[in-house]
Amino acid sequence: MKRGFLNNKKAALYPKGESTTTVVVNPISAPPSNAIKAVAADREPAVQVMKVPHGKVKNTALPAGYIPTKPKMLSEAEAMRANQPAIITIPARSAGQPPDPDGHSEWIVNGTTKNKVINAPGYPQPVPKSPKGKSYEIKSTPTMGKGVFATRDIPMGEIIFAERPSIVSPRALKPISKVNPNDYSLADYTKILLFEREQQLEMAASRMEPETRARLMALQNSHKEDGSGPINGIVRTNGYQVMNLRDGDGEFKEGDSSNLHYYSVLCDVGSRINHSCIPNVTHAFKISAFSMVFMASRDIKAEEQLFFSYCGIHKSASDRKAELEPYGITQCICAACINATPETDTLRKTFSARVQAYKSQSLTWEQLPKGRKLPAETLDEMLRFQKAVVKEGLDVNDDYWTDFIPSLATAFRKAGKPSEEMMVIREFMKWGNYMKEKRAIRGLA
Ligand SMILES: C[S@@+](CC[C@H](N)C(=O)[O-])C[C@H]1O[C@@H](n2cnc3c(N)ncnc32)[C@H](O)[C@@H]1O
Repeated sequence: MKRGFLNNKKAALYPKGESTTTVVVNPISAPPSNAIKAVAADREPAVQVMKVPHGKVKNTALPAGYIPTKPKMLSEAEAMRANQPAIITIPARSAGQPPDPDGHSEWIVNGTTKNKVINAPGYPQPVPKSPKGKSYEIKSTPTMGKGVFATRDIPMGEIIFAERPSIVSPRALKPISKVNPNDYSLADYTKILLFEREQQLEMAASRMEPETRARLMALQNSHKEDGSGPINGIVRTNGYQVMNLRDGDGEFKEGDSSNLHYYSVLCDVGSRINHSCIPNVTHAFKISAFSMVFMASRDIKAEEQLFFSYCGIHKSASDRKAELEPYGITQCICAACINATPETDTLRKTFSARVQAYKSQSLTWEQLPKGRKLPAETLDEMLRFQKAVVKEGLDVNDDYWTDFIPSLATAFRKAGKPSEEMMVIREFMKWGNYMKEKRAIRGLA
């Protein structure tokens, strides 16, 4: 990514000081516990940040002795010089100009990260569209509140809808006042950081059009009694963590899940997608359009409900249940949870290791001497695994499943079954195109 935003051509497109609020971050000397970690030096040296706590935070009262202050506002130029996080409207809104037809986001962002977006090739692109027009509707469900439903058959890989988020905020909690973590217990310090995050979010929301704010405030909040604050509760209930929008200079790597550097994206329609451990929707953040793109991760039939997984799907039913509790989901009623057995738990927990094992075995199969066939039991075992994975709904995991399909093609070839190999290759083309599309949206292709 390019550096030197203030000196480049795009800086001129982004008027200095325009609708920008900066919250001053106070450097803190020492962490109160190892739950509070120093972020990479390329973000902000000496600033301590904290992972957003998972689940409920019990202590709801602000600690005695903490005096809330109104965050100070800096101009954008000052913020850039100090490399402080600012609240910006993106794409920029110039006075007297009509709003962007795809809407605007309020983004609590570190200066250098903002540069990554505005310097992205093609920025600001329009929000991508579904190829066949509006393909979803929001309806009430019997047990999950509102939900999003397909209004037509949608093939795997196709864009269902895309939207510009209302608020994008850092995953990590940072102090914005001169609070010293050493003066507080971890629980109290957590409360303060949550309170100060709410202050930032309130500043961001106060810049929105009234209708956008009203839609945001109407979203579900499963963190009402834990002191998260009304907007932060909504962000914690509905926000998507995006992996290609991150602070620091390091490039995004598939599988990197350290969430201190990432951002949480709050959508409007996307926030109405309910959870299932057998999801049919995946998402990718398109940096150049500053938008979240929702795609079918399997073929979806008209009237089917869209589902995203709020928990890790490679986990046992009881571990998934524990991850879902903060969302107020006490019992997931998806088929995987209802029909969970020790065998399905094992399948889920060992899924990625088995896929990887087949992948490395397939390399050795390539070395089989001419005339030697793969033992029939090996192929049968793979086919049993494939059948179990499809039944369990795990064939949606693109990061792993795409690794299995070529291994299976190799197994068929080495077992002397060329027509079955061709069928698998055709399947792989479908998955491969889908992965390519997703990587292109993320700007990685
Ligand atoms: C991101 S919102 C999804 C949209 C939400 N149903 C609404 O009406 O706005 C998340 C909330 O939806 C509900 N929810 C989502 N998936 C659910 C499920 N599988 N079972 C029960 N409730 C669910 C929970 O209340 C959860 O906190």
